[in-house]
Amino acid sequence: MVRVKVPASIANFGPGFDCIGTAVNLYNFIEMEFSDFPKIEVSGEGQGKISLGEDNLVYRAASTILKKANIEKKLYIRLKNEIPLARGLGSSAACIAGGMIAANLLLGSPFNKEEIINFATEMEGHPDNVVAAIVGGLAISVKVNDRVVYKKLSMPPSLKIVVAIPEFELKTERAREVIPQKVSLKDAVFNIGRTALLVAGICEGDFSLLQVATQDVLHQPYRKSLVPGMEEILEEALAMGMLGCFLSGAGPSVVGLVQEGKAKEVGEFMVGVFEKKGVKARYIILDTCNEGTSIV
Ligand SMILES: Nc1ncnc2c1ncn2[C@@H]1O[C@H](COP(=O)(O)OP(=O)(O)OP(=O)(O)O)[C@@H](O)[C@H]1O
Ligand SMILES: N[C@@H](CCO)C(=O)O
Repeated sequence: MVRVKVPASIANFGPGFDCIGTAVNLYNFIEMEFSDFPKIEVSGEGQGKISLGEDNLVYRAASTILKKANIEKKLYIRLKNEIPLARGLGSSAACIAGGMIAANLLLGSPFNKEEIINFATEMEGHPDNVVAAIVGGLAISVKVNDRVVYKKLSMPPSLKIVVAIPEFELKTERAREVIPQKVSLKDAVFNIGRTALLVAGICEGDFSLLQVATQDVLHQPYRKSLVPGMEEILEEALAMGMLGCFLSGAGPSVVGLVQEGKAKEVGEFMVGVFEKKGVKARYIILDTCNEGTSIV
């Protein structure tokens, strides 16, 4: 039997659409063993909603590894989930990364980390969440044909991440439908420059860059219609003392980067804006986590 702990992740970190994600200290726990028949148990987030059949995302991710290793066996999987579903916190990436890593361990690790990253990216469709979930830290990833080239940066520990989580779900599939396939040169330059600034700011611990370096025009303007309140939060972020503010993954959660001491006030502000728009929400205060998926 194997047991792994896989972190939530915040993708589209500022201007890094589909390329930059950070792991955070909120986790799903996956226990896996071989069984005579498929069996899944769920507790925590998604209990009563998540499929208990072979179409379950963790089961499918694990089966992909078994198939690639030419093993035909059934699995008994127990899930203890802290990551809310379809809120922009990388729940699907955690299932894919955790399911694949657990299955690989169960088989005696026939695949290395790079291969798992490539398989997980293929299943998720983009690397930003899965790479952060697997390696931890701030993960910068690009796809080069069928493989992923990535670099992990350590995040400054003093940076607090406040996440305002609306009660409603927004599936990534739906949130991708609203983004245009073509962008202007002006918008490309906007995000390229800010992405470079973001990486420099994180590497040198220069938080004064983050306000500009977390801006985006590639996905947020199109997704604002799906997330009532997001635009108002972004507009007030600087006045509220946030170092940076952006949509978490594909939404609907919104992230505020703050120095310790500001987190509660910023969380209450963001929840208040959502509530004024008639959206029930809560907030949590997270730390970045420099460790990715680990064996427990
Ligand atoms: N613990 C889980 N067990 C099984 N399936 C899950 C689990 N968590 C998420 N899923 C599946 O993943 C879907 C959510 O994935 P989706 O990509 O839409 O959102 P997300 O990964 O939470 O957000 P984002 O990609 O924006 O960070 C759920 O609807 C469900 O099908
Ligand atoms: N980069 C992805 C993250 C969510 O999976 C998106 O914005 O669609």
